[in-house]
Amino acid sequence: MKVAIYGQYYQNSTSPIIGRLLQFLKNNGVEFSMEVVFLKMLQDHNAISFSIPTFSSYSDLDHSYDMLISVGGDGTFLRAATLVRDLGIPILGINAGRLGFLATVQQENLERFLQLVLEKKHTISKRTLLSLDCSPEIDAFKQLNFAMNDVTVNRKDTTSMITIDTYLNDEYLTSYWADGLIISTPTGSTGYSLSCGGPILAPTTESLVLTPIAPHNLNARPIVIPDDTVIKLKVSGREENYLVSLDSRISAVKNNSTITIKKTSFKINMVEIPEETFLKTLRNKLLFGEDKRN
Ligand SMILES: NC(=O)c1ccc[n+]([C@@H]2O[C@H](COP(=O)([O-])OP(=O)(O)OC[C@H]3O[C@@H](n4cnc5c(N)ncnc54)[C@H](O)[C@@H]3O)[C@@H](O)[C@H]2O)c1
Ligand SMILES: Nc1ncnc2c1ncn2[C@@H]1O[C@H](COP(=O)(O)OP(=O)(O)OP(=O)(O)O)[C@@H](O)[C@H]1O
Repeated sequence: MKVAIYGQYYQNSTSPIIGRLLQFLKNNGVEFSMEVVFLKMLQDHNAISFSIPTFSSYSDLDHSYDMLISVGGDGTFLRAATLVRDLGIPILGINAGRLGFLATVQQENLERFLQLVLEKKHTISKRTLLSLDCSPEIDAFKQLNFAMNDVTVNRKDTTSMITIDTYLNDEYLTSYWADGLIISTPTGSTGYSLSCGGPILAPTTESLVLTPIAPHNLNARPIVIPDDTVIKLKVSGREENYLVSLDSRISAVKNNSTITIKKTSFKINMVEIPEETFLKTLRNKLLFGEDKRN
């Protein structure tokens, strides 16, 4: 077995997690390499004293890897997906962050869950992604134009709302007058979309959600659409630019550019541990349905 290890941050808690992870991998004869910037951070903090093979980007990864382990929170997991892209390498998240909705392995279960993975007692949850094409092109997203959670458009440098003309498969839906619009995958439905009143979708639902951000129309509601829908947006507003985001990445875009959003041809394979199912995570981390009276 061969795994790639990725993280974005170093904190005091990183050392013990990495120490336990590497010890487990070594004890079980698992080959591993580490993302080069993360390794440098660990070495600078004397958390690692031996040499480890490194990788730095998507082009250094290939099908010889059985898994990528992301050490951090949800933001780190989302970034890990940008390293794996269409390679199909399953991603397992060890939660060193706060919520860790996507990073399902809690530190107290680290060795036990890794053992389950080693024994192939895990399942793979295939996650739909969204791609974005813009005319004219957005430089910041040229190399990497997909999102695992959501694509959003948002107002920029103004308190004034933007108008978002929205077409589904070239048929006019509406013009949202709002702070913005979120186009969410089932994975992203528990992120920003949820905060704006969107529904929770089970991860493998073949749907997308359009959730307006603070629309000034009582009748603009989140809508669930089939995931093979091609979504076209044209944004206008008082300022020259508005913002477009893909998960954690963001860029300014000129008004009246046309944005096309659709499902990508590939999916991200998320490692799911039988004990940490989506429903369990909903209850444990988002306190779904919790009621003091019961
Ligand atoms: N008001 C909001 O809720 C809000 C605002 C902006 C972005 N976001 C979300 O944050 C994501 C980017 O993450 P970041 O780390 O760069 O931002 P961040 O650091 O602001 O973290 C956002 C929070 O959302 C949680 N989160 C992210 N993806 C999730 C998911 N699929 N299910 C449940 N919770 C999730 C994270 O754990 C974190 O607590 C975006 O894709 C968007 O979904 C949420
Ligand atoms: N490798 C790491 N080691 C220790 N702590 C980390 C590591 N990665 C992330 N963290 C902690 O988690 C915080 C958030 O990390 P990240 O951006 O990955 O997640 P997030 O999107 O904010 O979501 P979450 O709410 O799950 O933490 C960091 O600021 C840091 O405190």
